Amino acid sequence: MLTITKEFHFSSSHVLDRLPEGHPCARMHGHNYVVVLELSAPRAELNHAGFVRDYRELDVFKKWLDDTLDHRHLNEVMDGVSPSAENLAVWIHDLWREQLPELTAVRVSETPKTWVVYRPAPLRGPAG
Ligand SMILES: Nc1nc2c(c(=O)[nH]1)N=C([C@H](O)[C@H](O)COP(=O)(O)OP(=O)(O)OP(=O)(O)O)CN2
Ligand SMILES: [Zn+2]
Repeated sequence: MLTITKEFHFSSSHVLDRLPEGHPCARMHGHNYVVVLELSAPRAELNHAGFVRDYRELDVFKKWLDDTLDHRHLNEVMDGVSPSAENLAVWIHDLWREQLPELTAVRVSETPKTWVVYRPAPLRGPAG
C-alpha cells in the first residue's frame, strides 16, 4: 500500500457545545486550522504516472476550504454539528470520500499541540 498526504490551512471561529460550565471553549474563539488528507492505493493500482493521485488534483479541496470554511464561523457552516476537531474531521471525510475514493484518513489540528485523526475501517472488498 502506498500513502500520500497533503496539508491545507484555514482560519475559522467556533463555539463548542455541551461543555462543563466555565469551559473556555464554550466562548467564541478561533483557530488556525491544519487539515491533512491521506490517500492510499495498492502498489498495483498506481496510475500511469506512478501516483496514488496527483497532488495537484487536490487543488479543488484547497479551493473548497477557502470558499467554505476559511474566515467563517464553523457552527454556521456545519449544519448544527458541534465543531469539535473530531466532528470536523468526520464531516470533511464524509463530504469528500466520494470525490476522493482513495481517501483513507483526515487529520485536523486546532493548535500546534493537538491532532485528531479520523481513519474509518476499510470497506470490505468482494472477497470479504
Ligand atoms: N478532544 C477535544 N478536546 C478539545 C477540543 C476538541 O476539538 N477535541 N477543542 C478544544 C478547543 O476548541 C481548543 O482546541 C482548545 O484546546 P486546548 O488544547 O485547550 O488549547 P490551548 O491552546 O488552550 O492549550 P494549552 O495547553 O493551554 O496551550 C478543547 N478541547
Ligand atoms: Zn477551539
